[in-house]
Amino acid sequence: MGEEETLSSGVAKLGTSSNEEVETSSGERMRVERASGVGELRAIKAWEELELSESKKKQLLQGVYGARFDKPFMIQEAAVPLILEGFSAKPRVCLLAQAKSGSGKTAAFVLGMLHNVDLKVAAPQAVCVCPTRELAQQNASVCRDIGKTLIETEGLEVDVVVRAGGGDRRAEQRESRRQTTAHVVVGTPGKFLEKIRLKRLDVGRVTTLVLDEADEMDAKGLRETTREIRDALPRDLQVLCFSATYTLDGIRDIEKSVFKGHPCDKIFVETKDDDRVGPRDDKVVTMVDQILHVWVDATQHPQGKDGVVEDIFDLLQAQQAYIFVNTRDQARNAQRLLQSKGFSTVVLTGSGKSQTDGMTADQRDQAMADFRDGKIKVMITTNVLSRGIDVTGVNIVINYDLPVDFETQQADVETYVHRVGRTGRAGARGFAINLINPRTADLANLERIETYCFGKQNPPFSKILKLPDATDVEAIKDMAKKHLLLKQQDQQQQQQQQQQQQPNDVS
Ligand SMILES: Nc1ncnc2c1ncn2[C@@H]1O[C@H](COP(=O)(O)OP(=O)(O)OP(=O)(O)O)[C@@H](O)[C@H]1O
Repeated sequence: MGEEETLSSGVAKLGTSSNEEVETSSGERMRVERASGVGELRAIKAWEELELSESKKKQLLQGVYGARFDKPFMIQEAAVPLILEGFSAKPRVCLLAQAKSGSGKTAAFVLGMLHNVDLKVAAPQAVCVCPTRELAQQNASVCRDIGKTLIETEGLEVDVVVRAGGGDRRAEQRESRRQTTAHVVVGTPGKFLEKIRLKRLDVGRVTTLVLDEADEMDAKGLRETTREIRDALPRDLQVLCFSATYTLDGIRDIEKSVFKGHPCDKIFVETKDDDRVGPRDDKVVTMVDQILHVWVDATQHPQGKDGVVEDIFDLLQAQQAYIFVNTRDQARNAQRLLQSKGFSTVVLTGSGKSQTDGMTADQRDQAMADFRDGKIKVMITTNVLSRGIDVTGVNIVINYDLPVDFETQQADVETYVHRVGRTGRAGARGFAINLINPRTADLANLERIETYCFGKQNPPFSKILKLPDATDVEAIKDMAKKHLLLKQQDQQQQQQQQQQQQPNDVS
């Protein structure tokens, strides 16, 4: 597709075949596979180009502009038109979309859900299932932001179904028994299923199901619950699956068990550096390219990993940072140690079966609020916050432990992609530091991560840079500062461009 065609036609015509590869002006590429038998493929360059229904057009446009989304991001350009068109097709067309972390997938499916619901029908019609309570709350908040005018003027209702706060059993039962009638319902799988079983969530009118972090929702642990929810919903359903990572087996599985034979469109967005768009070997992985990845041999530091973290703590709290560990105990230990040195951190881990095993819902909410407000700059967490969470001030991620599959102890490459994707969001720059113990399987795991994320490199680790020495604190700080300084230059450049454009706009 030529640039001229995009500019002259206004609406970019991506192609009419069932499998198109598209390169955009930003250098990213997108492969779109259309469901067979459907029409021309369209991508929008401005929100006004969306074919929104007259009854919601004004309110939804106010919603996106109110959220300060001046133009659609790339995944939104392609995904939103496909969702709108697929919803009105017969049978409904599902969508499986893959785009890098922080690229705006949430607004794409939120716009779809808000457009799809009929506000005259007082029953749940769009259901969004997310792997964690924090992500469900965040997605509900995006629904309320973009749906602000619809809420205020048309009576749109958005509800969240997650475990009750307070941690007591009565509150939990009250939450389960509460009747949910909102048009859009966002929540976690366990709570959804419980409400469906208790008939406190009438799913008979549901027409849209979103699986955010769809590969995780269909993975061991959540798969059975996800399928039970899907099976409880009406057959003619538009299912929208979004994630930065999939395996090819996972995609096949979703097509069979979640789309259940419905036609489906697929979008794969990759980064500038990749030599192929779409699945690589058995995985579909896409990596944010504004993140600088480094590793340091922590055994060289007399106090090991703790010593490295302690030495660079001022760098971490210069803006905001995550420290990822692999277990709840490690999270608590790391916090204890850092607090004993006078550093302020917050911990967020999963909830256990009892109150002593893990954090209560209230504690988790408080921890998340403190971090979002910027009151506390450093969050120590497990994989519970590895996916989807969007906190704009974060620009450093530390993998205190590399993510591993607990059964095989091999690198969990998808989780690496999601963890580091908590930074470098919406085009910003990020810095990821991996603390390595070369006497363990860490080096082999790092190589696996590198190979999957960046393709085969020679020599290895050329994309995940080795820092000179764990005791050379200044080298770490310098590298981070230089890289993150570029972020400010990017912003200044953008501001200058906007200022240059303004006089023309006025004229
Ligand atoms: N069109 C837009 N213009 C400006 N900012 C946007 C736009 N769309 C989304 N954003 C912002 O980009 C950031 C990342 O978006 P979002 O959280 O949807 O990413 P994501 O692709 O879902 O990431 P993840 O894979 O981590 O879940 C958010 O802060 C969001 O507000």
